[in-house]
Amino acid sequence: MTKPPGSLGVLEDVAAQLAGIAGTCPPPLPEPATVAVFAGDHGVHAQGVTPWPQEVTAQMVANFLAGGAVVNAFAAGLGARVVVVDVGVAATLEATPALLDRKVRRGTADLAVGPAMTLDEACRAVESGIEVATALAADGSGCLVTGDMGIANTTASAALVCAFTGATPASATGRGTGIDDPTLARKVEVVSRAVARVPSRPTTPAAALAVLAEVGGLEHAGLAGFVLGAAAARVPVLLDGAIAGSAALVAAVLCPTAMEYALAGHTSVEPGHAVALEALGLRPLLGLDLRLGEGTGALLALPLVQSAARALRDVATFDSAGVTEKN
Ligand SMILES: O=C(O)c1ccc[n+]([C@@H]2O[C@H](COP(=O)([O-])O)[C@@H](O)[C@H]2O)c1
Ligand SMILES: Cc1cc2nc[nH]c2cc1C
Repeated sequence: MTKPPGSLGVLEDVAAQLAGIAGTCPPPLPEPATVAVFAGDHGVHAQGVTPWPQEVTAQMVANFLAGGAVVNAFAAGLGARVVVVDVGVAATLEATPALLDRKVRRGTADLAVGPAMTLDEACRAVESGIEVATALAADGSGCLVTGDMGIANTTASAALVCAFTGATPASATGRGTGIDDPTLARKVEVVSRAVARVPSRPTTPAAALAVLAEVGGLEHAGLAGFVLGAAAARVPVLLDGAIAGSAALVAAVLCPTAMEYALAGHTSVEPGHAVALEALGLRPLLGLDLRLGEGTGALLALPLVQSAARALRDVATFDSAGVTEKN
């Protein structure tokens, strides 16, 4: 390629990863992209860990389906499609073509006091994620993008990060949508209580699923499956923020090689996200202090991933362009 070796930096690693994923060089362009926004509610909302009412989850899902959220604005500019996967929204949602009804239950139970869900429920949500990724890949999506919506889901995310990495609740728990100091203290306490009930750093699939069921969320389960399904279909999966990062920790134990198909779009300001990415060995492409979720940070990174593939496909060689090599 007509550029000094290494001059595209991290994009060279991305390009090599895409070629490895496809098993061909140059790899196909990672397009069109589809964002799957996994949505669920959380019983831990009852602990006062977020200032937002639970019904905002369903209201934002309606907003996604109407095309009015930030994820829709970003996706439209990139020619990406947005689908919403209801794995556990408490309210009944109005059916539309972009809504995939995979509701396992109407929100999790309160993870502060007991298991968030049963093992069977966690497995069904994981399987929904696998199935959605498989269907989107079969339908021609060249890049699968994670999204999430669930008021209070940063509490479950922090608990998963602590359980899977051994990080302390104080270091992995953040302000989510924006909470004051007393609420943050309560949230750290809730995460501590949840993490105390599960084994630290599970290494077997059975143990990982048990931890997911105990302290996770339905959208985390769906997202873990989504990563596995993308990998099985040999399609790159671009991860968004703290929720996707914590879900990827589960996927990495279920199938370590699946992570070779994952790229981290950005690092969120939620502190557990950087902890998760470090544990996964994933380098985030962007750092923009985002904390929105929905798939927004991953979508912002999508042009970088696509440019990496374009460089491999379209750039002339020194020979073909008649450019003299270095001494
Ligand atoms: O993506 C992130 O890193 C991220 C960080 C903070 C908040 N969020 C979003 O905000 C919601 C959860 O925030 P909270 O404070 O209710 O736990 C949920 O809908 C997430 O999509 C997302
Ligand atoms: C308004 C709003 C939009 C969101 N998008 C993802 N999480 C969200 C949380 C809130 C509160």
